[in-house]
Amino acid sequence: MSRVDRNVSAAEPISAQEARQLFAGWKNLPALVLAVSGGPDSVALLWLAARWRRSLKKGPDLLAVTVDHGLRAAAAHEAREVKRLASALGIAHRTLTWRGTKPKTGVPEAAREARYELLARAARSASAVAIATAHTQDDQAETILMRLTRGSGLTGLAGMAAQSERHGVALLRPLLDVPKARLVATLNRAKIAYANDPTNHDPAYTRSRLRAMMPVLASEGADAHTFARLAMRLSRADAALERMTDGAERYLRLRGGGGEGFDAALFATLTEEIQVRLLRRALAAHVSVHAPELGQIEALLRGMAEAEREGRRFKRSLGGMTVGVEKGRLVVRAAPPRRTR
Ligand SMILES: Nc1ncnc2c1ncn2[C@@H]1O[C@H](COP(=O)(O)OP(=O)(O)OP(=O)(O)O)[C@@H](O)[C@H]1O
Repeated sequence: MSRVDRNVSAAEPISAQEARQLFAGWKNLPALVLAVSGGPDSVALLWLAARWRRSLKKGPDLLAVTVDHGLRAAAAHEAREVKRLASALGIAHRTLTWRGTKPKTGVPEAAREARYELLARAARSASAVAIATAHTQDDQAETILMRLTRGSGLTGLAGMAAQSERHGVALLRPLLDVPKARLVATLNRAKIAYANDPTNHDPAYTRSRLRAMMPVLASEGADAHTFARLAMRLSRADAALERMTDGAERYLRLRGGGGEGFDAALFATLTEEIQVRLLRRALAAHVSVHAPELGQIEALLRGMAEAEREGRRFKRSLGGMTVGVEKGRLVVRAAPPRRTR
């Protein structure tokens, strides 16, 4: 996907020409869901996408979807405002409600998970193969900062991808290189109103606290653009390592003989980073709920090396899986169901 020209002043509205570049990959899609919360970024996405679509004879059917998480009283009103704007712009709109039980802690994570599931369901029922969100360069910077504070590895520090997949539907982030200020400028120029979510500034949330630190970091040179550049470089390195992992997988299959799992002695000759990635892949092929954390995979590998040094058998369970060395082979398989009395 093409990038927005960075020489344009930070608060310049997005031109029709730039939007054509940003949405170029959408032209041949049959239908597309736009995830619109009612905040400035996604309202700008809606407005820009509608202007772009009007300029084409043929293009995707656009469906704007707003998820009401049932967490704020103002959300229903905001969803109605998005519907009103979408209808004025000639775009179909649906509001979906999160009806599941709300957890006591980790509400933002649970809301996000529910939101993506609802968006994917809306996409499938509209025969859309993709969902577009309005994540900006500022969101990318906050995500990386958040992952830094958690000690993420290279894959996490590579930030959000412009294209990925959720629940079997493509997830597109066309505005990932666009500063939020330019989206706000776009709406101001077009005289389009938008909602302000007060939870964005609520210090009870980690993301809000980190967001408040951004101006200080920017004054030291670590602005959103710097974070985006870091993300680009790390995602390049990550892609290279993934390619090497493909090679290592082929090598283990060719040299390590057939059968279940990998030859444990050959596996031990690989670099730790590649071992981590191979194990992550093997686990991801089975783990249905949450992918194991990097630290858990690292601990598993340490345990395996220790068992090997001490000549012990090795078997551990992780996320409903067992990882063990059996007859010289490293095997990952689903843990047997727990016996109930
Ligand atoms: N209630 C919503 N309804 C529809 N789309 C939404 C909603 N909330 C967020 N989105 C979409 O997701 C994008 C990111 O929003 P936000 O930064 O608030 O998400 P988040 O909770 O931080 O999680 P993540 O960034 O992982 O999606 C928005 O630009 C918008 O496209």
